[in-house]
Amino acid sequence: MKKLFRGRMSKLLLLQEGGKFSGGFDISSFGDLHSGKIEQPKVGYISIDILTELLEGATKPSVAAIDGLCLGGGLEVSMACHARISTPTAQLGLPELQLGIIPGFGGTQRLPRLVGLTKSLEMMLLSKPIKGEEAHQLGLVDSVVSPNDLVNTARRWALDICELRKPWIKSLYKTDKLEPLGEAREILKFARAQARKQAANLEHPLICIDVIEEGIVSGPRAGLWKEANAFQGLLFSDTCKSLLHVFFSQRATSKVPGATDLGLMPRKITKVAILGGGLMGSGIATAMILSNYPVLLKEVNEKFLIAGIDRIKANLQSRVIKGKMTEERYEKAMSLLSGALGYEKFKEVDLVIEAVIENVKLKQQIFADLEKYCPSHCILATNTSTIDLNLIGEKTKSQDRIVGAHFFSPAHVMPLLEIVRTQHTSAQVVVDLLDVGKRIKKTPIVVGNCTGFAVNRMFFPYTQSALLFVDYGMDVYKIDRACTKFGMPMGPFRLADLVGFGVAVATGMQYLENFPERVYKSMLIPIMMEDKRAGEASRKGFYKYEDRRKATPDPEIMTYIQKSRSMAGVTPDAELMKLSDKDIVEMVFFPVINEACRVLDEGIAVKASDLDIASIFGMGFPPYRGGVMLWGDSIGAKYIHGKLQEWAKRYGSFFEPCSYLAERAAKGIPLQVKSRPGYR
Ligand SMILES: C[C@@H](O)CC(=O)SCCNC(=O)CCNC(=O)[C@H](O)C(C)(C)COP(=O)(O)OP(=O)(O)OC[C@H]1O[C@@H](n2cnc3c(N)ncnc32)[C@H](O)[C@@H]1OP(=O)(O)O
Repeated sequence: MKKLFRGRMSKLLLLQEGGKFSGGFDISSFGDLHSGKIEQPKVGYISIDILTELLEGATKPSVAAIDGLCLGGGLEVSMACHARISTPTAQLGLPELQLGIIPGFGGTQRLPRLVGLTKSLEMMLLSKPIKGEEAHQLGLVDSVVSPNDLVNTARRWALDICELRKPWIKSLYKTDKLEPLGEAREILKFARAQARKQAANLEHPLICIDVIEEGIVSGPRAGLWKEANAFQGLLFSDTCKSLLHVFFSQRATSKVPGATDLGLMPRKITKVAILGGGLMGSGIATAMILSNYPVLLKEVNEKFLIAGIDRIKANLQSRVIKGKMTEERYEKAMSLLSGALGYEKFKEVDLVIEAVIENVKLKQQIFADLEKYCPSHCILATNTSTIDLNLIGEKTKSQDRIVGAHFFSPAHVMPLLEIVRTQHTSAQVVVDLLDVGKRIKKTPIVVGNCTGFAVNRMFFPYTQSALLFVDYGMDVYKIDRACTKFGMPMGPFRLADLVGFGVAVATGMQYLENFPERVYKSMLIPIMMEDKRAGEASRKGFYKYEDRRKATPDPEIMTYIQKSRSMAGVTPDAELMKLSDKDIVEMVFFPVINEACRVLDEGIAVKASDLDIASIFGMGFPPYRGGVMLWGDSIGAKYIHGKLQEWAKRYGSFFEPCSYLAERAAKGIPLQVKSRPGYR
């Protein structure tokens, strides 16, 4: 920076290295701030704040040459330069709100002055980057050139500023892009209303809007000061700590002891076969062809095959209608799909994913056939959600290449992929499937082989505890409302309607068989099924569905609830009627945390943070709470253990705390563990 003031220097260029200008400030340092390892700097004393001020106020012009990613601090420093030159495909954005903070280093003040208030609010509140082309149209960058011309153009631009052929612009003081005050206030009012609607539990979007408004109403320097203070406060918020935990935990799921630490390279998967074109199989096939994998879809007859292909077409067409895909890209994706009624073409495939009905004998026969018709290196994966993989592979000698690839419905949309390894699955197969998971843009977690694996097993108590409390007198809709207010996409009863009562009963049977001591045997769903109430698909479940998917509470369910209560032989507990939403959330989620502890203790999951990611990406647990285990730690093992013990005494062994939780409660140590020895 000293050179900025030396006579010899005429201009300053900011350049990128290796195609990534900047992913922003090093957020791993935030953890050091949270832990106190680094002392919190005073507001305005952060060197980068000073840098942006020095850059913009320098007596020499600075020009940013941008290619690749230009995010967060990278864009903030670029906006403090006197001009920006970009390539057409560069990505420019301020994604800080995804981390529970707001843009710093003047980002909240300069972006509105370069692109206008409306566009800057969209970019910051949605953490949505724009490409170089659009940035040029908006005025965020001054010119767009090819990568080969980038540095020379930036160099010439700086020279032109020096020689007064180009304007010397300090974006902090620009006003031409800002809307008139009255209009700006309306825009900000609308942005606040949207932020409250879309993220009712989050404060930082509203704080971001306040900071932007301060700069518009009181001037950019006042805005800078408000931004610096707000940033520091948010940096130490629980939301920021949770979202940072999620950011790094999501990336850590692909680090699997005993698999990715052996120096194995993923093998190339050139052709994938999917068995079964139903809801899951067609979704998986869609995900694969969207990531340019050629897919062979096998069904048992022409009718089912055509139905499966039509489902894939519908999945892709819906993306075209939403503008997420061009017709041309649709045609290319469909060209990757071929059908089969037999195994003749299976000798060319490298990965098979079986997605047929949950029938053990059928799956066993399929895997015996696959062993016969597929090449010996071919990965034999099953999308089963509950059946033991060792049972599925019982009729084969290929246990080393049998693995679970458990997708979540809809498979081409839901981000999580559970990779289930048995004690026989080879590390190479795990490495291969992790690579496929990354290529199809899934977040993979590697888990051990048990009923329900990790996600379904952790969340089985979500519905179980809710059903128990309804038998003891609680209101179905009050429980659902408390869970959605907590941040879940839907409560346990709306979820049961969506999944369908048939699946709920089948899953319940699996758990009863494997974990009899902790299944609450509610009769409510079976009673409702007798009356053809089977959930959303039958237009009646815990809710009624008169117009399309709108769920409306249905008073008729009281009849079934009373019958269920009398069959359970329980009388309503007056205490439960007085419960607050917080109490309800605890009674529904503490059993989930208890089961997550068991999943961890049995080595089904390698680390607690994997279960946090599984809960968020598999069940929609609110990311700003960090996931079930981090949230549990924010409450404390001792409190959770005490409540579970209290409920176990009143309502039965379903709530009995596990030994892992009891140990942590007794010793006062957190639920999070760094890693555990291998898999079961
Ligand atoms: C005052 C504030 O305004 C200043 C700031 O800038 S706050 C930070 C703002 N920046 C962001 O929020 C960007 C966060 N990163 C991302 O969104 C993505 O990583 C990416 C789009 C930059 C790149 O995505 P991708 O190509 O998919 O690569 P990964 O996400 O897997 O990341 C690769 C490794 O880099 C690590 N990493 C990424 N960004 C940061 C960062 N800002 N600080 C520290 N480390 C970062 C990431 O953890 C990966 O590490 P690994 O060890 O390889 O897993």
